[in-house]
Amino acid sequence: MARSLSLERGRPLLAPSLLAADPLCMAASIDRLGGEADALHVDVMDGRYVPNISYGPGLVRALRDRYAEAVLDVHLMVDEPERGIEAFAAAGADYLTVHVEATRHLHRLLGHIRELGCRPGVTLNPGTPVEWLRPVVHLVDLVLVMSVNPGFGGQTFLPEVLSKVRTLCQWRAVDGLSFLIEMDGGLGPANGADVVRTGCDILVAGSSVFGAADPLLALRDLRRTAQGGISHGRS
Ligand SMILES: O=C(CO)[C@H](O)[C@H](O)COP(=O)(O)O
Ligand SMILES: [Fe+2]
Repeated sequence: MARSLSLERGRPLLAPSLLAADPLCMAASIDRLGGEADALHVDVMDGRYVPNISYGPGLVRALRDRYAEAVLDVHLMVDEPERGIEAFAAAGADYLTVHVEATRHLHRLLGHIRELGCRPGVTLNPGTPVEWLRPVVHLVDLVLVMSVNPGFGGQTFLPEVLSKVRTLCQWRAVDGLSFLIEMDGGLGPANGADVVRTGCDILVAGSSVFGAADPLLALRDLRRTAQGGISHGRS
């Protein structure tokens, strides 16, 4: 069974979303980050759970072959994710995150992801109550809070989801858990500090990194802003 790579809490972590990279120059886009990304975020869309279609296990395999040391953070926006997890695990995914709305057997599915050697993650749409996650937080290594409706990059951040992060931080403290809290959608230097201050560990950023003239400078800029969220009183 494959051993998955992991991320450590303690400083803001950045996961650029490849959705915003030029699909014809994916490796060149990643290389421009100079190895400074903490993880590569791979958005898998099936045209059913979300209206868009993006990648499959083939991209994950190609990334793993080329970037052996990279943490591959795979966000499955697919219906019935239980049908695809084995292929993504075999391809070399580290974190495999499924939508709570997309499966009828979430508890079993998260256990299966771990059995496959990956780190289970769970996520929820902006319109889904965070309480849906309460029965499974002890099973996951990562909770992804969507700050846009899934399916497309380049959307506007929805600040109302920050209250979910506060709730997750409370559950983590009360239960003595250590899952990472990740946020995805519409993130950049304008909101990075707020998101970290609220309690997020990982920021996913697509357009604000790969849409910039210099993605490495944009990544560094986001890191600087995100670190500002810690020095302003995050516990
Ligand atoms: O899951 C996603 C969309 O469903 C993407 O990860 C997200 O939208 C990142 O892109 P951007 O930073 O451009 O909003
Ligand atoms: Fe994503």
